[in-house]
Amino acid sequence: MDPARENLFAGVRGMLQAVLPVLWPILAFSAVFNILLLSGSFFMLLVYDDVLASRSGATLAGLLLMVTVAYIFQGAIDVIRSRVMLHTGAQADRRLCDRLYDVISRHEQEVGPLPSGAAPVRDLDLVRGYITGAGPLALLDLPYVLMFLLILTLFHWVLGLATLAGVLVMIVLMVLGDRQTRGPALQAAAVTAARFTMAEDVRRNGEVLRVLGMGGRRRSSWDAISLSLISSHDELAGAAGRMQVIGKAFRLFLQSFVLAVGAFLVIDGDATGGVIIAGSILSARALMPVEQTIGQWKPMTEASQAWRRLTGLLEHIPLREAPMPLPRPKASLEVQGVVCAPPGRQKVTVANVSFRLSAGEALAVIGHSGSGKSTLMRAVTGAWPLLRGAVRLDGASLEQWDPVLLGRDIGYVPQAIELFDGTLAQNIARFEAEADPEAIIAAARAADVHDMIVALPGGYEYVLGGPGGGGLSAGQKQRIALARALYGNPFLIVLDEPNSNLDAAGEDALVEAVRAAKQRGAIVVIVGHRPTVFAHVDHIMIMADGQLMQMGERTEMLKRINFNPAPPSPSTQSAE
Ligand SMILES: Nc1ncnc2c1ncn2[C@@H]1O[C@H](COP(=O)(O)OP(=O)(O)OP(=O)(O)O)[C@@H](O)[C@H]1O
Repeated sequence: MDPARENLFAGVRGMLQAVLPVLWPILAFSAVFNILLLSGSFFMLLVYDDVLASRSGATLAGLLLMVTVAYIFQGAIDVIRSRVMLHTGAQADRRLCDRLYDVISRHEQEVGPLPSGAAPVRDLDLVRGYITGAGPLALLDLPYVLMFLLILTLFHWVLGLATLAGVLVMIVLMVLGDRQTRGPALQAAAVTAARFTMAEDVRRNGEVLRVLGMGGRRRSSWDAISLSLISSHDELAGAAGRMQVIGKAFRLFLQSFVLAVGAFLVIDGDATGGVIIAGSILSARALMPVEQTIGQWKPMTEASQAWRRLTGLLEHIPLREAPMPLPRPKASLEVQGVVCAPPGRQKVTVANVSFRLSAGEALAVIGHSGSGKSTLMRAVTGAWPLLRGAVRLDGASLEQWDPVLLGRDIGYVPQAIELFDGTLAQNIARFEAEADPEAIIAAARAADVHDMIVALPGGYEYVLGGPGGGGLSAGQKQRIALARALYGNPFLIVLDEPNSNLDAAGEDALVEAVRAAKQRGAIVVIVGHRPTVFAHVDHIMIMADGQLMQMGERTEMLKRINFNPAPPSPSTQSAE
């Protein structure tokens, strides 16, 4: 089968699986709904053939009452069906959005950069929109075309045949519609994703674009993408709209055509006047689900492609079962023959690095830019997957630990710091639901940031980001990130250039934090280009080209690199 069509079928099949939990009630409602749809044509048949012949007002009143009740039921069932689908769509969204959160948060680390975090969310919106719209109901109504055809054939086989011919023409229109919309739908999805990615890029780099006068140049690419988006959506909407209009016009024509066929039958004495009207209405009913399916072709194609993209994304990042909890680490960190590359890349950026640290020891990692220090820190914390080797805490490799539980025992200040929208207290406490205020203050004091926090409006409740939220300087962010890393006294503390934006007071606080962490038995690994990182460390490692070039005891290594430590600042004198 044509892969694009296979994709469409697989997408629709997958989306309809979301309806499975409510399949039986929906099928039952659809059956009753479609049977009630017959009431209008039977009413016509009886009025024309019986009431007019018998001239009975009482029969007419009785029939009118019955058809009114049938219409009320039909309307009520339609509303119930739609509400059930709305609920089903919401359930599918809830199930998928939990997984999507997991996937978006893990994608960059495990598979590689995700071009846009917003695109999968939009895909989910498309899928939910389709499930809760008229699309699945139109598909569920399709089998009832056969029921209408059968009843028409019972009226007269010529009527059945004429309507069947009409249904076949509509199916041909549907196939043509699919052919015409498939390409534009794929193109529209690709350009929409590209525009999302570009919008995020422009948002992130707005400052640089403006200051360096690059805004206009990026804007021309933005305009080009937007134009291409409009033209592909135009093409898609045009093709789908054409099919819809042709389908509708054809249905109206067929209604008249069947009426004419019925009239011929009446002229030949093969049918009654009621059959003409009832047949005409029934033929229109028979074509309605086909017409609705054609009308839903664009949302169905878009949603089915969105579903395939979503499931592809989810398959890349399988659900992770939490391993059995282990006792909290307290003895050692072992890095054994670690080989690591940025996720999704082939180029190895840390090759065969091994070392071991015991509780209470600290290691400084130095090296030129691009030598692999940050990659090693990501490997040590489990942020990036290893190609080979193992990182072990108390003998157990990182995969053996439940990442959520292990998070309590790891403190990490990444090179590029991002704080989350929320209060300073929430950020320091890693958004723990019932964080202990004393632990938050202890972490803030350990990073010597308590005084800075209480001097801000609202203190620990100072809100970052969001509407009306405040901001922080790069140095302040770095100190809050240090407090977050120290929160809960983790066993392994990894600090990737934690002092790049710190002033002298901040550096003193950092040095003191390393000393205190060691004293309570933590392991500290610190990367940096500034001499402060050497204070209190026991070992120094030099990296170059992703390799561990040298590693040794602090004093000896300082001699080897010809480094004369500056006299310690008053606050750190007691440490050495
Ligand atoms: N996200 C990434 N995608 C692709 N390549 C990357 C990524 N991050 C790092 N690299 C590459 O990995 C190599 C090591 O980079 P890494 O950031 O580990 O170096 P570093 O020693 O920490 O440098 P610096 O001191 O400048 O921070 C570099 O060649 C870099 O180009």
